[in-house]
Amino acid sequence: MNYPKIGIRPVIDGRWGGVRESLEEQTMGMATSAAKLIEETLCYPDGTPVQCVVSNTTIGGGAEAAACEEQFSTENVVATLSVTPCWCYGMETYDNNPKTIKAVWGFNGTERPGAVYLAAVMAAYAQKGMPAFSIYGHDVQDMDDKSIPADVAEKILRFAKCAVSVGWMKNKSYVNLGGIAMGIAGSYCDADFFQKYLGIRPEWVDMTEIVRRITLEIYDHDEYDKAIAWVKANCKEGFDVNAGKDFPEIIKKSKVVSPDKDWEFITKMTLIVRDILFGNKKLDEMGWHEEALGKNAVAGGFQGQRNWTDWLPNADFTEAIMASTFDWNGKKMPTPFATENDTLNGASMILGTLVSDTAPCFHDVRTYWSPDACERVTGMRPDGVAKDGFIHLINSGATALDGCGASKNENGEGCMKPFWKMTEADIKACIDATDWCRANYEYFRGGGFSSHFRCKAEMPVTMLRINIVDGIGPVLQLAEGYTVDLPDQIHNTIDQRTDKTWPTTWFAPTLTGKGAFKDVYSVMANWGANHGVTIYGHVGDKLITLASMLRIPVNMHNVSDDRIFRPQCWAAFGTDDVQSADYEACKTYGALYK
Ligand SMILES: C[C@H](O)[C@@H](O)[C@@H](O)C(=O)CO
Ligand SMILES: [Mn+2]
Repeated sequence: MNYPKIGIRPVIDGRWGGVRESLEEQTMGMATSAAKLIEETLCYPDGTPVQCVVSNTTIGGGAEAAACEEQFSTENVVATLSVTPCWCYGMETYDNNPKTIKAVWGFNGTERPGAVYLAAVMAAYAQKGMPAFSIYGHDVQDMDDKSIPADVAEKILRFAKCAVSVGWMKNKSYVNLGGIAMGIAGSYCDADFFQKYLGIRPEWVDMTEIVRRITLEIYDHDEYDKAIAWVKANCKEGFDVNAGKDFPEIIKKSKVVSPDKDWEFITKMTLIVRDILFGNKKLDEMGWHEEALGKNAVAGGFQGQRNWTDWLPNADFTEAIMASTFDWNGKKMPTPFATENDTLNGASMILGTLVSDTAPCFHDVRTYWSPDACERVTGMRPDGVAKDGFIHLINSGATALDGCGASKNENGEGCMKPFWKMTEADIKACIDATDWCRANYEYFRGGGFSSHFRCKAEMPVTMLRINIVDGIGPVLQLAEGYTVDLPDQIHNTIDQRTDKTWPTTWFAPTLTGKGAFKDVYSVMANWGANHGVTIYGHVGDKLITLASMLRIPVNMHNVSDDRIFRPQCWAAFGTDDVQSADYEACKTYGALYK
């Protein structure tokens, strides 16, 4: 795979005869240390360390800038980081490629005017309509100080992580299995949004393709044997909400797969969905050459409700295991995979996973519980992070099993990890924390199973959602906060009132006392759709940086100003009202792939 790379451009004062020679070592040294920092710290979603390409020479003028561009042109360089300790010639040395995402690190030292070039080249980028990120250390460094200060490192890493995230999505597909689910607006896949903002090719595959492949046995039979054995050993059956119910005739006659065959059907469906998205060489050996290719997917979604689930076993297992960091083969890269074909939640899953390296959890933003209502209904008042109220996040299907919070970090606290850090104990803990309840026949006439867990950890998480607003286009909202390990008395009482066969997460957004974060009620009241996605960590700052690269304005967030890092020219759109400036800048520059 030609991974999306960061091109490092050491820029220098082109004057030979003393100036340039005196700067060559320091300038190239900044480039190689920036590359080392990135390559040693960051990974792609598949766990491979992020790759950099350093210019063969320092860049003192247009000829060397062109040579560097030529060198980068075959390396899938999606972003460039120019670095310099000195004055250089802005328009002669800047990255003139309109397609790359740009940043410049100007050394904060005073022996040579590195910051002056930084400002000059920012002006150049602004004048030429190519937004660039400005990186300048807070404290002066001595000329012989080869270290990268923490604040500079943080910005370099944030820039690089978000830029390779953009590159990771480029030219990949989003595969819609089926069509619109229950009139959910996000299910109406907006092809222009995916193509122009994310560089993603949306594709559609009818759900009958799954039936065709099951019927014609187009899947890896050896893998199936392994998967079904794992399912039988690890997917313990949970509460059967259908037990004892006398369902009306239309329900009884709608289930065409015998309940004792559900897991076999579901396991085959899971293999087939994965093959549709990513292909499978084994199918080539079986003579199914086109099916073997897959769709070069980065993500996908499944309609499920209602046409499929009205007669066939549901895909909650498929959706959950795709989104998780493990399956029957052990730890693996999570795949953002939306239930109800909510493509905007699917896109949110992509962005969330890309910036956090953790599995995406798909939720209905279901109920706001005020402290008073909680006390009235459960007899207990919430405290701790939930003292101001909490939001019930729950949806059948596509919640990564990691969302149970059973994985443990080095302090023994519940967390969600990058898949490459998952241990056997973490995987077992997530499996043990989840049971599989027979799908509620009232909702899912075709039966199947739903993943069921209670998130019993207090974890830092970020909830996000991309919405499309007519007249504006895509907007991003996000809320940093915590999952809540509610007392049994509260959890059990509420759980019994809701869909107790689905995965539950209690969420307490961090309040700021202002606007949408005035109180927990306002967070829910301002949420733009029925769905949201949570990923591990307070990564709202990374999402804001990524959104600015994609030119998606952020309409709601609770990230402090000092953590916001956008292209420097956003300031030209206003520094008093930063949110309006973001909207104006995104509108002015337009979609990344317009
Ligand atoms: C009740 C519906 O069938 C569920 O799909 C509903 O809870 C939703 O998830 C709607 O987003
Ligand atoms: Mn839903």
